[in-house]
Amino acid sequence: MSVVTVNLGESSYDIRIGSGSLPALGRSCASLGLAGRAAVVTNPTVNALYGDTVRRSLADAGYPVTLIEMPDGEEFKNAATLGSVYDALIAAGMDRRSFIVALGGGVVGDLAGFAAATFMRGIPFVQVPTTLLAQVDSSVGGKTAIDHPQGKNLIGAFYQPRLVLIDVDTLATLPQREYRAGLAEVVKYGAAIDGPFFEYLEQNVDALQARERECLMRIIQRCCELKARVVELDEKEAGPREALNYGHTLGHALETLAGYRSLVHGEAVAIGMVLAARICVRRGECGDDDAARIAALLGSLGLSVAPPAVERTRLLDALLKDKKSRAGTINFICNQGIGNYTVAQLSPEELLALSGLGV
Ligand SMILES: NC(=O)c1ccc[n+]([C@@H]2O[C@H](COP(=O)([O-])OP(=O)(O)OC[C@H]3O[C@@H](n4cnc5c(N)ncnc54)[C@H](O)[C@@H]3O)[C@@H](O)[C@H]2O)c1
Ligand SMILES: O=C(O)C(=O)C[C@@H](O)[C@H](O)[C@H](O)COP(=O)(O)O
Ligand SMILES: [Zn+2]
Repeated sequence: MSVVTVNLGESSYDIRIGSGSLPALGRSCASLGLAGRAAVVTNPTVNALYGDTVRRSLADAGYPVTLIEMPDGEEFKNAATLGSVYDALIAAGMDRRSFIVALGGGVVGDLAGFAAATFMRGIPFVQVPTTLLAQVDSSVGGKTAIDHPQGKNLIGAFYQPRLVLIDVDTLATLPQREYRAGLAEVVKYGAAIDGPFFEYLEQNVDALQARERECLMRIIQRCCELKARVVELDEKEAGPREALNYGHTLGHALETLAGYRSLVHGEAVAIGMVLAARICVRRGECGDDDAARIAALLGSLGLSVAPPAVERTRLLDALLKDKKSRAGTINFICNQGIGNYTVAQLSPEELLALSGLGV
């Protein structure tokens, strides 16, 4: 078991990374002083795999437990699902002393976290991430949100969990497509902020593809450390945290235009990173060789980096709604070579012209 602490004063918390650690959840919650009822928010897929273990662990620690299922899929990370989670929390008799456990991938984590941030003006929550993407990224840092038909994560709150409990063994059941999508966010850390980590990934493609436990523990720990340090510097994304949005400006626009269905988040980010690198080459900030390395690593991990055909006017509209857009200008995350992010102020039109995207 290794522990990474996110140091945020009174909102500090631990990320516990281990193998076979799910049964320790109840004891961990008790050691934090969490009291009252526990509501486990999950989806049918994850519930079938890990719901019993989590429920038993919480019950053994003395918590009355309610299980709340939301439908599986990004298209359900929305206001309607959030409403049904509030209904279930009220029906279960949850009060201000109660807490939420988010058991699942980033979709469950983002929505359950936002429910925790807003229910009775905020109750504690614990992240139990079960996808690679959620273990390396979404469970850490306190960005909680739901999507709007017009844009990703447009409604949300910064709200930190009290604990992140990662059991790497849960990755054994993760479908290959979702595993690969998680690797895209892993590559993001290397490409945007940690060049040596990027080299480590290049040198360990086979171990990554084989999901070797030692390699998984290492990448999860490194990503959590990197994210923790960025979030400690800039919890509410006034500056350096924007680096974690590398590949996301165009990625989010593509996800939105696909109706949150055909592209999963990590796949959209992979395409967004390759486009970002291309834009940086055209701006003279990044060498052709570095852009080629990013595309090659993603490709060797099995990610498709070919952008879909999208209508130019719809794309421009989606880009204007990006959260990093101010009065028609976007703070676009570029890289000056691998591991060194920069920020460029670009209009949506410039972005499209430089990326070659839009028909
Ligand atoms: N808050 C943040 O900082 C942050 C960071 C990155 C991404 N996100 C968000 O995360 C979401 C994507 O998360 P995701 O990639 O985890 O997708 P997801 O939550 O949809 O999970 C992917 C699929 O895997 C299934 N699954 C989960 N765990 C499993 C397991 N152990 N075994 C078998 N199946 C399992 C899920 O049921 C789902 O079908 C997006 O909404 C994205 O915007 C948020
Ligand atoms: O934690 C962050 O900060 C990130 O940007 C992580 C991203 O991987 C993640 O997809 C995040 O939800 C995007 O944030 P948003 O503010 O652009 O919605
Ligand atoms: Zn992301």
